[in-house]
Amino acid sequence: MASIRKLGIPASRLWRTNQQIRGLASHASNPSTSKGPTAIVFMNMGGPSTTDEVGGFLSRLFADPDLIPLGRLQSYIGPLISRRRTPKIQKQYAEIGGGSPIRKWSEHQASEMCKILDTISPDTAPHKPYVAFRYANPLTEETYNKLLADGFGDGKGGRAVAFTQYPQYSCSTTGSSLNELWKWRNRLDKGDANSKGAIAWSVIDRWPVHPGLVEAFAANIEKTLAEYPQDRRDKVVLLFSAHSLPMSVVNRGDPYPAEVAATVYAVMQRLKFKNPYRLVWQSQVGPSAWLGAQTSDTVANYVKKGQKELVLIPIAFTSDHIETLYELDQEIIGETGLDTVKRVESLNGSPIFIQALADIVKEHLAKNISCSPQMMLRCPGCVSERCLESKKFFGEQQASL
Ligand SMILES: C=CC1=C(C)c2cc3[nH]c(cc4nc(cc5[nH]c(cc1n2)c(C)c5CCC(=O)O)C(CCC(=O)O)=C4C)c(C)c3C=C
Ligand code: FES
Ligand SMILES: [Fe+2]
Repeated sequence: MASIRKLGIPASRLWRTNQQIRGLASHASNPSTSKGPTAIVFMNMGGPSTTDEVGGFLSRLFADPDLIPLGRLQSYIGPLISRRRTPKIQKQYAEIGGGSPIRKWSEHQASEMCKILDTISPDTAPHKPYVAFRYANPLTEETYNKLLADGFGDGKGGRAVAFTQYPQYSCSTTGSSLNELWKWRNRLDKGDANSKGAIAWSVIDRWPVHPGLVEAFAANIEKTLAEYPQDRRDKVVLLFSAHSLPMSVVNRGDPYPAEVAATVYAVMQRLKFKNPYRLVWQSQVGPSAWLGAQTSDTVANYVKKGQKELVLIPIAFTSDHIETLYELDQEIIGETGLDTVKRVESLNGSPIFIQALADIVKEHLAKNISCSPQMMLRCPGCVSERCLESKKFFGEQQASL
């Protein structure tokens, strides 16, 4: 080690070189120039894969102060509400085939994306896919342990990208996932004896108007519009539907509503504004005020007014989940009884989308930044120490990249 120090070569750099020799021999890129391996960690809320996992999923969700702040009573009220909601939500998951497909889709998207990245970004190859969920398996703690077991961090350094799978940033979604990642980094990844050699993290914190994302949405919308007779096609109303936010979160200054609107506008630009459209909000929970208009009311009102050709587009989530398969398909669309009310397929395995994911990561790695400047600005109404500390942490990662 002393001779290494004399040479002025950081241990993390040497580890990378070892990894390159061991891991890249079969890779098409030139191993001697690669900065890899690079871990790409998909961050999302997750969902229960089976109905047995619903209880645990809800209990973690209602215990999350970044999503549902219940103050000092969180550890008491959270479990009560989640236990009460479990049978109802279990029934909904049973109706959509027994569980959420989010794990299957996330693992598929991440591994396919890494294959593309190995080709288009040889400098940072090999790219290793990981999934870290906030409320369901694989949880962030489990994934962090897997990263350590795979040779990242824990004194050995290495680079990982936390890639949020929410295209639009909300402190209740991406913010919560990052606070959780920062928590496990502090608990699990202490570096070497000199506190060096922990994973160097960077964050892809939002991508609401990435051209690849816009193209993937637009292509799916065009596919659904093609199902209508040609002379009716331009009369179809497009309803972009996103998960709503409590007004308390909106008024705190959360960036999500503006970023969802930006996605919608970019998609409409790509579609040349051929159809009338609205952005509407779904899935509100509990008695407080939430951002509207609500998707369910909107569909019912338009149908009542004679507008029976409607296409619903889930715009703030990239794979199927209970809110597309149950709430949109079975409740909202099902209740109209009309085959002229349709839903656009979720991005799921769309090759255009997976290519977009790879392009987003490639662009991020080439910029060599720790996160977007926007991520460092806290909400005007934020009083959370977690936000303060985790943003500081991710901002300071720049030095170790
Ligand atoms: C971008 C998407 C989402 C935002 C923003 C969001 C904010 C948000 N959600 C709750 C409360 C609940 N959400 C629940 C489920 C759920 N939420 C999203 C997405 C967003 N939530 C999804 C995709 C899902 C379903 C997961 C699946 O696998 O299908 C639930 C649990 C279900 C229920 O009990 O009804 C709750 C509760 C709040 C309070 C909030 C903003 C602060
Ligand atoms: S709540 Fe938005 S930064 Fe803390
Ligand atoms: Fe939610």
